[in-house]
Amino acid sequence: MGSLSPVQLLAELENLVAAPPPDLLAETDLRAKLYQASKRAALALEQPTEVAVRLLLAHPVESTIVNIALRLELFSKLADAEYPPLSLASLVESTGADVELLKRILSVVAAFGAVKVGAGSYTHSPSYKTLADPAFGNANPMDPKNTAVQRAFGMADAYLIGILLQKRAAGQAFGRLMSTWGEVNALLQHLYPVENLVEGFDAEISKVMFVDVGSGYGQKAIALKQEFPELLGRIAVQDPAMSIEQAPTVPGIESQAHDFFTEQPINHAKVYYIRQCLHNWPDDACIQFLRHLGDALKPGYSKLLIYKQVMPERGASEWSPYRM
Ligand SMILES: C[S@@+](CC[C@H](N)C(=O)[O-])C[C@H]1O[C@@H](n2cnc3c(N)ncnc32)[C@H](O)[C@@H]1O
Repeated sequence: MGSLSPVQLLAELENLVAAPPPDLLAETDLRAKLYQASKRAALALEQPTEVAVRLLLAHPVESTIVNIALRLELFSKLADAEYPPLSLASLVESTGADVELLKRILSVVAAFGAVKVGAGSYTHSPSYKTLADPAFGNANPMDPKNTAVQRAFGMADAYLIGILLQKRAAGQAFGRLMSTWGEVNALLQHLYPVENLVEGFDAEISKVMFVDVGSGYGQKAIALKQEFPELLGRIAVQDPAMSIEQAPTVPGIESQAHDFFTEQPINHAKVYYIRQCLHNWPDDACIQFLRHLGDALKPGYSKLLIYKQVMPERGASEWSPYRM
């Protein structure tokens, strides 16, 4: 336990909780490390019953209550009126909710730190400010540079991927997630007769067989090459520069920095593959980057293969949104 006894450590932690130093709360590495360490410490101390309660009760209740609070616009109302704090009566009036129900909701959201409770009054908790943003509420986000993500990171005028890549650790975590999560899920070679591509390949037209556009670290093209070593021709994987530079070096796979909103640098390849990219963009942006791919195709020879999961309106499973 080092130089602090558990009792002293507890006192230090309680001081931190009561008044976190503002310079620590600013986006620093130390804050991120402390946050992660405190979560690991909680896991190290957790007892089996607490695990069951956390997973089976606390998480579902928390997300349900947050959803109810969002529907009542509780977070934005509290944030708007940060000072003076709002009374229960004024919240009843502005939300139209039943007083007893509202009291119960507020006590639960207060329990997990989303609002602060004074003497009969409530203020919002700064760490929940993203949920107070109207962009998080009812509006259907259509502008990819104006979503809850830009507000959460305080970075206007940047796309999600630009934000992630500027936050190096977040960008790397995203890249790792993409290259591990769903590693064996929905691979092209299990969905499409890849043998036809091998047969149809003509090196006279282009030496490039396969271009994986928006490839992440190239994980899916690598899996294809591993399973089909006989795949003739060059294989290129393309992602923005700061991402593709993290891609592993794999014989037979060429990494290329490319922004798919610009002209496709490889023309007349046999296959252009774009996997799990369209969902991040509104239709007009998808049309823009698909046009660039359309321009690169050789009519009658090249193929554009798009992989995208489509959520059925009815009958979606709880895994449907996550099948990467
Ligand atoms: C959800 S990941 C899918 C990765 C990979 N295709 C897969 O299925 O595992 C979306 C990818 O789009 C890439 N991306 C986002 N904006 C891009 C852009 N303007 N140009 C090229 N790639 C982009 C991201 O870097 C990321 O690798």
